[in-house]
Amino acid sequence: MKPVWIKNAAQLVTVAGENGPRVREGMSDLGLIEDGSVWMENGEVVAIGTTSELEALYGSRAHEADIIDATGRLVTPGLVDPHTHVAYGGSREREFEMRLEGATYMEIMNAGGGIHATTRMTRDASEEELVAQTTRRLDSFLAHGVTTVEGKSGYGLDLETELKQLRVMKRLNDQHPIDLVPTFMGGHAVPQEYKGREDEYINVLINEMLPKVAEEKLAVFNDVFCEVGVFTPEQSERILNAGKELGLIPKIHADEIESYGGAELAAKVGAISAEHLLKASTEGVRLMAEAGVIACLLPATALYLREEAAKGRAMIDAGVAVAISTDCNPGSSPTTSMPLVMNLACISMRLTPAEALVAATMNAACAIGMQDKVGSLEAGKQADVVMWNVSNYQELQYLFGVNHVGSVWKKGVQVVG
Ligand SMILES: N=CN[C@@H](CCC(=O)O)C(=O)O
Ligand SMILES: [Zn+2]
Repeated sequence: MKPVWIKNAAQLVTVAGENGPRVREGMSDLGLIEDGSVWMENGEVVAIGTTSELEALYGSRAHEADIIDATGRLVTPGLVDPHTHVAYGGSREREFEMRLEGATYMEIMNAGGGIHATTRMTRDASEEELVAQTTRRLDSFLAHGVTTVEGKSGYGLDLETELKQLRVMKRLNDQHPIDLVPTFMGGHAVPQEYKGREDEYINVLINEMLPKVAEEKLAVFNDVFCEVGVFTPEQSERILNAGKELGLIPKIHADEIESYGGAELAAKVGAISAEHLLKASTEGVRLMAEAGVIACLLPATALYLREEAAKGRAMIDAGVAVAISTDCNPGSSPTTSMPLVMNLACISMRLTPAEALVAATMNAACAIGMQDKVGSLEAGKQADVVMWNVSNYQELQYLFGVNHVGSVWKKGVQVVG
């Protein structure tokens, strides 16, 4: 594989430095280099600096490399999406219309739609069909500058289909350029066949699903939808602790629709991240900051459900490390656009353009335990790089709703542009 030398970038955002969750002012530290240059080789970043610094180091090997002239362009790490439900069957556009006509998200779900509708379509889909549908979504992620994606099961809600979703993600992690990091989410909903027998379902999840998932090493994380009418904080805690005993790291969909003690529970069980948090209490946010739980905020979901976004600004000011994500799923956020999510993080949660970029790179990588490989451009990390058709990071957030991706490299191989 030929080395790649990107040179003359108007701005090179490295996000280099502290290789852990960034908080407060750390969320504004972009490690910015003007007239920047990156040398990548064997899938890794080998050197970063100004173009003249890299000329001095690598000028004599220039003839070996693919040289990319980034004059007038912004170059950043590949974006990381730390929360998706990407491996699902079918679609739910009729529910979109129903919500515009006045139905709420939970009303639709309680009537057998929502997660239950996608569960039926995912159960019905063959593994090959799921691979094909998920591949299209991953291709779209890549086209939007996203090179690492977390993906949850949770549209099976029975052992066979949960395993099918996780195996599809495992296959795609091997086949597709994107790194796909798997999460088990048998705790996404109580399946309809267990209505009124919630604790029986939880027993199946704990005694049959989790052990099998752990035995086959099909997931890194264990997530649960802690919400009024779905799983109580007590049930969620049982599910998360059972996963922990098997080595699965807790994550939690918390305080999305109602304030329900989800942020507090995230701190109590030592979750790596808590998701949504639209209605998180001030005390819950304080406890998350204290326990080092990353807030994974999903402003596209809030917009799509026409809800007020999470209080991202206040969370950063309270010392919480904030990450952002598409929440790509067929109901509340059918998008693969992390650039749009960065725009919305600024517009609806008052993150600064720099904070939104750190939330979509380093902090997102930390939310899925991938910070040793991705999330910043530093020697020894994966050569996951995006060259944008804008000249600075503020412009990237300012020109909103547009895909500014020019080229993308994954592990040093050009995959877009
Ligand atoms: N809120 C729960 N789960 C997903 C939505 C799932 C669906 O509607 O299919 C979310 O994170 O938004
Ligand atoms: Zn989700």
